[in-house]
Amino acid sequence: MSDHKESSHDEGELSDESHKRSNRASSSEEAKSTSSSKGLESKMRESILSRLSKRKQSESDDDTTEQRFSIQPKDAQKAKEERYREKERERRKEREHRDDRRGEREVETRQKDRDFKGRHEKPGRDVKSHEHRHHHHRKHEGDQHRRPERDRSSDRDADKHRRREDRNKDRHRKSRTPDEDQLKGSPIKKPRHTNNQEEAKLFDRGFSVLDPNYKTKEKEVLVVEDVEMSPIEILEEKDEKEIVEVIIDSPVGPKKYSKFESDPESDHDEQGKVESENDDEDDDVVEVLDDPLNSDDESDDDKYNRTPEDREWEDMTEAEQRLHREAMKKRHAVRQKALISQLPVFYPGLMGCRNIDEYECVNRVDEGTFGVVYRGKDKRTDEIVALKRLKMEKEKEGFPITALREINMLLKAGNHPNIVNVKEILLGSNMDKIYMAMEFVEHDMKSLLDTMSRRNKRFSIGEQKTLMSQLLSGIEHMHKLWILHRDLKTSNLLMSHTGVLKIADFGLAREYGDPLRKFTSIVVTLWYRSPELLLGTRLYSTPVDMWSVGCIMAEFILLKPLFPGRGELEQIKKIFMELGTPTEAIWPGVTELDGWKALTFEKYPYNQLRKKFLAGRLLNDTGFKLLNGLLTLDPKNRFSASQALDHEWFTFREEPYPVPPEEFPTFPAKSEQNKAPPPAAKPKQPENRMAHVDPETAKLLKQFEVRPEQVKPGGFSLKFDPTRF
Ligand SMILES: Nc1ncnc2c1ncn2[C@@H]1O[C@H](COP(=O)(O)OP(=O)(O)OP(=O)(O)O)[C@@H](O)[C@H]1O
Repeated sequence: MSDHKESSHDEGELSDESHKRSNRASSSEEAKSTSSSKGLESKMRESILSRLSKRKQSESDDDTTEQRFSIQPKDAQKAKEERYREKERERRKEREHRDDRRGEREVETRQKDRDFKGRHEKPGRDVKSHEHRHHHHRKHEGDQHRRPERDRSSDRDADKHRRREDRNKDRHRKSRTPDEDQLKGSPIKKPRHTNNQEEAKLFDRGFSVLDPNYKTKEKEVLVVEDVEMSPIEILEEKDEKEIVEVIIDSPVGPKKYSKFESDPESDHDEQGKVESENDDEDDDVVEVLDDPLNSDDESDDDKYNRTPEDREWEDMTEAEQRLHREAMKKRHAVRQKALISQLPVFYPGLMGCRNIDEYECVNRVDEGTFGVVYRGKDKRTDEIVALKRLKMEKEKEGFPITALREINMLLKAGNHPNIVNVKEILLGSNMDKIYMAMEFVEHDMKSLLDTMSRRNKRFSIGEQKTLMSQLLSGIEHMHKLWILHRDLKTSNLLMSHTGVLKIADFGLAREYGDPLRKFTSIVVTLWYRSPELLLGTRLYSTPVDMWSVGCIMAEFILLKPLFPGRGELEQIKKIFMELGTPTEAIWPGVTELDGWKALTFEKYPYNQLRKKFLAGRLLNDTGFKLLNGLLTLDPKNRFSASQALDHEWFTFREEPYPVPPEEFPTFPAKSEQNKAPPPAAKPKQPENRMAHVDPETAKLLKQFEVRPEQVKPGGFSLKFDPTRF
């Protein structure tokens, strides 16, 4: 810094002096010329000199700053360089003197360090452990400014000794030709050049984070081209990358993707842990370990690739500083390449997913439009899960959007007790299949309703209330998260052995917003599709789900679909037949819908549904009001999930009250077998057989103590109806 000030000052003075000199010269010339004869020659000289003098003056007035910091005349530059070299020589002498006294102690320290290194390095792990140590080393570089002065001075001492050794080696190297140096990767010698302004910029920065392992290279002189990137920036960049490298160096490889994997990598982790602990305990030991100057097989490249200590950095010319920066950049790039080449091929978004091999397939549950569902067992925990294989073959252009949506929506909404919970996403063995592991729920509502219907059983009103309140609370949660399910139907509702209903299959789910965006109207399975969708609206929202909920409520009661249309036209007709053909008064805006304009509908009387449910005593008046609120033609007037949940049908003002889920009857689950047993496969009930045997035969059989099933056709025939068994 003082150098810089001095030189600036000198240069300033120099320019002033030259200016004065030129002024003096011009005035003396002027005097001469007036006193002498007025010859042509002297006149010309006079005018030339006066013009030169004027120009010099104006240059000195306008460009003072530029002169002060611009490239200096050769002599000044040489003088400065000479001063620098002189200083260097003095410093060197001083160092040598001190180093001699410390040499012996340093040799001892180095020996100890080598012993330590030998103890801690495992054969075959050299590259990784070096990287690991290097990481810590860089970490310490970053932390160095916080370290106590005592530590830094001991670093400096060790460093001085290294430099002394290095100088000896330099002496041997003197006889080498420049070509040899280049072959060894040493920098090409270029004319020395300094730029004081840039130097000033650099000196203003703090260099407290620089590596103490730098060895000065008095012999090399380089050109500074870019002073904007300081060594600090380079170090910061390195630090960031190295942290990433350590993360990548985790137990994730081409074969195993499990975070639970126990493989040889864990051994590596242990090693890292030991080193890291050591680092915490003793920073110095690690730094010495990492110091290649202590190694016998030190190469020239290594020497050039040191980060200089802050003090040394200040002493360096800009050219040397630039050399260091470049060397560090190169070293960093080479190391990056080497590390990258060691990495397994992986797909970033899927990295960290476990492999499907972690599960054992128990049985296939079902196959839907978008995937096959299996019952699987986690090999580690024995936990039973549902594994849905997302169909990839249907998607020609990458990952299926439906699968992505399903994963996203379920991850977003799946933390509700009435929405199926996704546990994890798994990869197939060849990474070409994606599985979703979900909590296993024993029944799907559709199969359950079919079974009940076959057995002529019904859900009680209390059970219906419980089912509906569970369904509505899952939907309320979903809608609050701005998610539309768009495929609510009984086969997408699951029920556990403990009577908990769960909404599944988010394959068509979408996030909606305010204002609404146009979506396709071809959503929701036909029987559960709302009239506005059937009439072609593309601006729809949560009421489409609420219509499906109305259809599901009716199905819970009827045990069969309410509107089982065979096509879109039949579907809308069925709805209008039950609820009445809408008018602008009932449903404002209906006549604007494309479907309405394209078709002509018969005028059906308003709401026949009441008759069906009330007259059939399937629902009481309160219950019907809820159903009616859900199956309202005008989507704007349709109940929302929250409105429905607040409905008096669910309150404890009227009996029967909702049944606690755990009191629900249990059913054999189809999903726990390969297929649900057909009705004909029911166990035979011999005691019933007597009922179909005529009284005479029965008496006879009783006398002979023979049961009807023991009687074989032949001797005599028994009259009974085989279709009942
Ligand atoms: N978590 C689960 N636990 C148990 N069984 C499940 C689970 N998820 C789905 N299933 C079963 O798999 C069937 C198909 O699942 P899902 O509806 O998610 O697939 P899909 O291909 O989207 O079907 P869809 O054709 O209805 O759209 C369900 O009807 C149900 O029987």
